[in-house]
Amino acid sequence: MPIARDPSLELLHSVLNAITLGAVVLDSDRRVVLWNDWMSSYAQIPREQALGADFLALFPALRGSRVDAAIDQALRHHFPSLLSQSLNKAPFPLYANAAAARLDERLQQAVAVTPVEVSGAARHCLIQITDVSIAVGREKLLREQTLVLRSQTFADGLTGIANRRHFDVAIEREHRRARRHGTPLSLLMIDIDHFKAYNDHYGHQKGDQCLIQVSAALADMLRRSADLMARYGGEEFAVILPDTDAAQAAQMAEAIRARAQALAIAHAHGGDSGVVTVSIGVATRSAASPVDIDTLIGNADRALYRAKKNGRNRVEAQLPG
Ligand SMILES: Nc1nc2c(ncn2[C@@H]2O[C@H](COP(=O)(O)OP(=O)(O)OP(=O)(O)O)[C@@H](O)[C@H]2O)c(=O)[nH]1
Repeated sequence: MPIARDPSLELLHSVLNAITLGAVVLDSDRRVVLWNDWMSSYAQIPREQALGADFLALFPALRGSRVDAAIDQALRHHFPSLLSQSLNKAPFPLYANAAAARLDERLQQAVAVTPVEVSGAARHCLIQITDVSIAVGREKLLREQTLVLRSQTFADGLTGIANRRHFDVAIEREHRRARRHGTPLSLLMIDIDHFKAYNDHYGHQKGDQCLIQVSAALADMLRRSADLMARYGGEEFAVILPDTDAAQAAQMAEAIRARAQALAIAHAHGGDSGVVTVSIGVATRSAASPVDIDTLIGNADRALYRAKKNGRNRVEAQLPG
C-alpha cells in the first residue's frame, strides 16, 4: 500500500523550491537537513550531495568567516544575524551561470542566519541568501552618475575648465588655508584683449574656439595640484595660486601672458602684435596684508583694468598699500 503523503508538506516543499532565494537549514551538528532548488542551481551542488553533509565541508572557504560565526551564534546562543552586504559582498560561491563561475563573478548576496526551534530536537538554524546583484549594480551606476554630475556641475560647459562656482568654492578654501597657515595666496585675473572685435571679425564660433584654445593652453601651465584656473566670466579667467607670493605670481603671470601670445592666433584687430593677447592683473594676500576675498578679487580686477589702460598685452600687479 503506498504511503499517504501529507498534502500540506507537499505544498511546503513546492513553495520552498519555488522561492527565489537560497534556503538552507542546518541541524545542531551543522549538517544540512534542507537545501532548496535555488541553492542546487546557484551553488551547483545537487540536493542529494548537500543533504546530510557538514555545511563547512560544502563551503570550506567559509571556515572562520562571519557566516561561520553567525551560524554559531544562532545554534548556540539563539541570536539571529543579518550580514551587512557592504562588509560581506559575496561570501558564498554562487554563480548566475557557468561563464560567471569560470570568471569567479559571484552573485552579490545578502545573508540572514536565523535560529529555528524544533520541538523534540536540538536547535536548528535557517540560512537565507538573497541575490542583490541588481540592487548593487544600480547603486554602483548611481554612484558613478553622481560623480559625473558633480564634475559637470563644477566644469565650464564651453572650455571644460573649472567654472565660476568651482572658483568660488576654491577661493574660499584657499583663503581659509592661507589664513590658518599664514601662507601667501595670489590671484590672477586674465582677460583676452579686443575680444569683441575678434568675435565681430571672425564670428562667434571662431570666438568660442579661441576661448577653448587659450584656456586649455593657459590651464596647462599650472603645475601644482592646488593651482586652479577657472572661467570667471565671458572672456575672463581667474587663476588661484596658493602658497605663492607677489613676486612669484607676477612671474607666473608674465609666463602666461607670453604663452597666450605664442599661440599666435591671428587677430586682425588685436593691436600691434596681430595675434590674440591677454592682459593680466595680479593681487596677493599675505600675512602682512591679510585682505578678505572680496578685496583680493577687487585688487586683481583693478590691476587688470590698469593693464588694459596701459596698453593691453601686459601684466600689472596691485599697487602697494
Ligand atoms: N565667442 C564668444 N564670445 C564671448 C563669450 N563670452 C563673452 N564673449 C564676448 O567677449 C566680448 C568681450 O568684450 P569686451 O568686454 O567689450 O572687451 P574686449 O573687446 O575684449 O576689449 P578689452 O577687454 O578692453 O580688450 C563680448 O563681445 C562678448 O560677447 C563666449 O562664450 N563666446
